[in-house]
Amino acid sequence: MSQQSLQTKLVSVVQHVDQHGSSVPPIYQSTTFKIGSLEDDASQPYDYTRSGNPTRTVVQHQIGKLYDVDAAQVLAVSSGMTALDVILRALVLTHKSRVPTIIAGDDLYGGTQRLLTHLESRNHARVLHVDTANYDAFVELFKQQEHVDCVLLESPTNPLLKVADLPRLTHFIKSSNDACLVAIDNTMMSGMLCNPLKFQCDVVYESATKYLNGHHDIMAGIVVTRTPKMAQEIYFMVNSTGSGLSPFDSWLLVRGLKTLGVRLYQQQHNAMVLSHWLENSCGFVDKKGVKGSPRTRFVGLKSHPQFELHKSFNSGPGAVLSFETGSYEHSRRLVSSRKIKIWAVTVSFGCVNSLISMPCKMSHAAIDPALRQERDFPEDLVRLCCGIENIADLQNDLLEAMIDADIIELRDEGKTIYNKLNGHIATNTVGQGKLPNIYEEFFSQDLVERGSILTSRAKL
Ligand SMILES: Cc1ncc(COP(=O)(O)O)c(C=O)c1O
Ligand SMILES: N[C@@H](CCSC[C@H](N)C(=O)O)C(=O)O
Repeated sequence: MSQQSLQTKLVSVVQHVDQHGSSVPPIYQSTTFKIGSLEDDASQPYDYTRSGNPTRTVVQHQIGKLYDVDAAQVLAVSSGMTALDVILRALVLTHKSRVPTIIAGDDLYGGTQRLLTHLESRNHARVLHVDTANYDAFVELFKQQEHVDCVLLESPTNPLLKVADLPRLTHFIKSSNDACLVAIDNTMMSGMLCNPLKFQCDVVYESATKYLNGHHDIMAGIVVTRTPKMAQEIYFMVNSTGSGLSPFDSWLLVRGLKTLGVRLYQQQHNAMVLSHWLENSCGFVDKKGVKGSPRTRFVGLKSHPQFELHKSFNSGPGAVLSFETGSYEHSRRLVSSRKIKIWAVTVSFGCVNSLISMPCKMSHAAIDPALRQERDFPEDLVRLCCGIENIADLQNDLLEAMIDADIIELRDEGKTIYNKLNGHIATNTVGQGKLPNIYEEFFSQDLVERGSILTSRAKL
């Protein structure tokens, strides 16, 4: 029998026993569970929802499928930041004799940077930052330290889309010092596109608020560990502090996971079309006029300096891209344009709705402006998080807003786009990136002959 694919596994939820045989698992919206016998309370799986809840158990099983591990290695918690918090408190900030050292990237999500800066300022940890996309720089910094207790990696980074060679870095760290905890924030890829446990990292976490749920109606985090023992240590924190995911949010997450495959397929399709359009048609070329510089940053573009590296250990580019307009003022005008109707101006990503934002003012505002400048974080960066809408509608909406923001101008009855910031003229291809016609795709000789349409669709 062939192995079922992830899309199939996540649609079915068999891990619940219900007296009525309900097809969808019930929500156990109960704080307490009756004790069967005072003598035998150890065999009772649930007593109090802070400690455990059947609906949370179901979602933990589904996440186990996503990462190909036993549910005993999974914890569902109340947000992505909670996930990082419980990992650090259970596995890193526990040294009695010294302040632990953490090495992290230099393009971290703003909230992660804020937590690490706080820990450092209270002397709970020594935190060093390095460009984790630069393997040699990382190795040099690592070797200079007497002890490194934890390495926190994120790839591709949010929002600069820098790629860290996760398999190579993990191999180096674990072979240099097996006791050093390698933790990976996998939010930008989700378990559907990357499974870092396959290359021996210790713990993976995700903000399930993003792709896993996909509808922006819950906050959630997941933690997946290499061993059940690590999960038990983290569980101690979850139970002691009450950071487990609520029953209703667990239920919504189970539902969201069922459509993760199709959502990601469409979101990535939209991101591919848009990034190519931005780079090639809108003339987002570098200051010397050379096409292919990462002014449009997306790991699905061949011009991305780490395109091949990313492809080597991920099965898709995700749906987050960013670009620079060339000036803060133009980006501000673009994001505040009243012409934007479909793109919602909000933080976050991974949702079925497309989102546009300026990270320096929104998601990454928690990072000190001086630090952003030190790290070459462009203040004019615009981040796009593609949803599942029709791609031609998304392109048209963005085009209207770009014209309104005075970034580009349409000439020759809309046939060419003139980029007012760098003078590049390109052909307007808006509307040409529509989803392939399903009939044409299906009846194309090639696919019918090879019978491969299903396989090609299944590949994300
Ligand atoms: C890469 C990344 N990691 C972690 C988080 C934190 O997740 P949450 O908002 O669910 O706490 C976010 C966003 O908030 C993020 O973008
Ligand atoms: N005000 C929030 C900002 C959340 S940003 C959410 C998401 N990770 C993103 O990148 O958009 C905060 O202070 O954390």
